[in-house]
Amino acid sequence: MTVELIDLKKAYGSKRVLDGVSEKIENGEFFVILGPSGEGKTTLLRIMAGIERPDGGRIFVDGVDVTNKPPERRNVAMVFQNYALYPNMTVRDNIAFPLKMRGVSKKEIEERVNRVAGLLGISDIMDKKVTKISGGQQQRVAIARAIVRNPSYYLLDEPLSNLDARMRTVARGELKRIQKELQGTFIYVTHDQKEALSLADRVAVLHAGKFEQVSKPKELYEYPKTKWVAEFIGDFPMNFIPGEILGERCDEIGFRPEWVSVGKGSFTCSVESVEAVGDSRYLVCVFKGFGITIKSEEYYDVGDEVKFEIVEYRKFKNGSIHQS
Ligand SMILES: Nc1ncnc2c1ncn2[C@@H]1O[C@H](COP(=O)(O)OP(=O)(O)OP(=O)(O)O)[C@@H](O)[C@H]1O
Repeated sequence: MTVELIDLKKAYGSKRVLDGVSEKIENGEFFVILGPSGEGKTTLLRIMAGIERPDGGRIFVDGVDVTNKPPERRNVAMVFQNYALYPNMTVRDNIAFPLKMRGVSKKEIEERVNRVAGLLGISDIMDKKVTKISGGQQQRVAIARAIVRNPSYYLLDEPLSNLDARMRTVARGELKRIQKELQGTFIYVTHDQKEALSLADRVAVLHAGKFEQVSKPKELYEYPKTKWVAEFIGDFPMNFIPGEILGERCDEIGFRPEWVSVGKGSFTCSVESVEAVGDSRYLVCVFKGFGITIKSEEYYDVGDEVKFEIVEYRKFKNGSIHQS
């Protein structure tokens, strides 16, 4: 199913949360909406689900205007941060519940529940109470319950945030596999950029009520459209220094910490602090009065003078990327 958002707007009182969100999400796409806390990600997802009404704009699903349809007429599956499973029921009954509510026959319920249990790898815990299984298993049960209805598209609001870091990595891989098998259109909200960049076919960065950039993960990292995105994406923000330092006629140039060669070169910076990540070191330095971070394979200490060269960079004008 394609999901088309056209100029969606939403305010709460005088607070404008969405200020013209537009994008077409393709059939079978894993589309991730990324943004800091409070930017309106959940609001946007609730509007897509039909739980919340937009003040303006329209939503089309496979070309059909669903803007005024209630959730139950959209055939949409939602998985939230808190899974809201029924605690007194077994895993099997939790998954079967939405089908029972729709009056699906017993035989079909059994077939469909067993099929999604297999898909999610939870066949062996079907008769346990949901309070007696782990957080990771609960998360899978919630997903199973959402997909058992064969929805047209899936809305997921930080569904992995209750899991610890290691479990989250495993669950991400599983989610991606499930999405591929279902060939479903997944619209996924997170504030965790690692999650976004590893799951998404495309990432939409929500900022100031709009999608500031919609790109493939690699492009988002390498060619951020604005300075805001450049500083938001990455373990370290992109470095910015005046263009004239490199003889460029633009306001600023931006470069990632790894877009440098360290040890020799025409520039020198002094090390203020060092952060070790894996077997690399990130040197937080002062360069011509500007704070920059550069990645080094060699050891340096606070106070060292380091020679370096900027080997790759982007040009920015008025806060936006300027390619020419
Ligand atoms: N029902 C509501 N009434 C009033 N204000 C609201 C309501 N729902 C959300 N807001 C406000 O709208 C803004 C966006 O909230 P939303 O939950 O959509 O952000 P978010 O990006 O999902 O944040 P988080 O990542 O923290 O969940 C916030 O400032 C929030 O306080």
